[in-house]
Amino acid sequence: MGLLVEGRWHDTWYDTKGNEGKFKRQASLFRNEVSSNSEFTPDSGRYHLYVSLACPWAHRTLIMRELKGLAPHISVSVVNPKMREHGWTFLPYPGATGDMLYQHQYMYQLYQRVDSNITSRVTVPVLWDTHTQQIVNNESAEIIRYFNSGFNTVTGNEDDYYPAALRSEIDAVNEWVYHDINNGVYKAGFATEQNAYEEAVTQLFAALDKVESRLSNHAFLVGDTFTEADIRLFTTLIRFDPVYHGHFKCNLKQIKDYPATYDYMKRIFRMPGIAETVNFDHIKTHYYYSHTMINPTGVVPVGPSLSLWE
Ligand SMILES: N[C@@H](CCC(=O)N[C@@H](CS)C(=O)NCC(=O)O)C(=O)O
Repeated sequence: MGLLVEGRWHDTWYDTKGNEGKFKRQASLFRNEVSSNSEFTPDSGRYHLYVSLACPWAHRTLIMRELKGLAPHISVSVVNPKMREHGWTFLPYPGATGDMLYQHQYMYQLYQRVDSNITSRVTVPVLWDTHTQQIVNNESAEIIRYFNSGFNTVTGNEDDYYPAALRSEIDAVNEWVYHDINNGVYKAGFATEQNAYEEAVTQLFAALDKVESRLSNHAFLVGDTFTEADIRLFTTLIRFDPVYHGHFKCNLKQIKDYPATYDYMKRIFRMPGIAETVNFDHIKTHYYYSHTMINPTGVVPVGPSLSLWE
């Protein structure tokens, strides 16, 4: 785990000192839009997606790519789930692809390629433009919006996971789901002081209770329509029992203790194209092996049983 400072890689853990032991996520640096009015116009074969199958943020983009029929138009490189002193790497690992475009060894070399003096964390997902050879966007919340509607002229797929009529409700749900659940598990797991951890866990389970009561009355988060809000929640839920419950100490309950939420998670998992985007080996190996500050031995637990998915 590390970051680039003025173009040079430094192997350092997140700094929580001076912030009462709280983890604070940094804003993503590359925020360009893909649209016919932008420098980055929609096109088949022009863009490439760099992901980790372990990462819940990258997972959103893989799901949207599947649902919108973008797989033939946007190719993908998958990093090695083991992330230590060099950050994300392209070293061989089952299910990883290597860097399909440049054969880099390390993900940070891709960021250096854009700017040899860059100061940035080196995160996935990255949407890469092969024409201008630069990062278009590395913020998953934005990438999924461009995948949702920016490429309709290329794919002919008009399915809409952010429909105009539901936008304000989707935005409202995304807001608390992001702070209390998606990022909430990280706030609990990366906290370095007791109070910071307890605050995050309390907020997290209050939000999961809220999800459970919503899903007891409706099929999806925003009424009965499957939207991006569900995609964004799903990628955290699917990692919860295998990783966040143990590794991030989010252990008041498991998702399987929430009947409506558990049923909802399984329903989404079984939608066409979704199961293929879930790789439990990458998920468990990444978190337990990479976060040596939380799990110094790097030993990956055998359980829980995932027989449910077979
Ligand atoms: N805001 C970003 C966050 C992406 C992110 O934090 N990805 C993690 C993997 S789950 C990462 O690459 N972390 C490496 C680091 O922080 O150095 C997004 O949603 O796209």
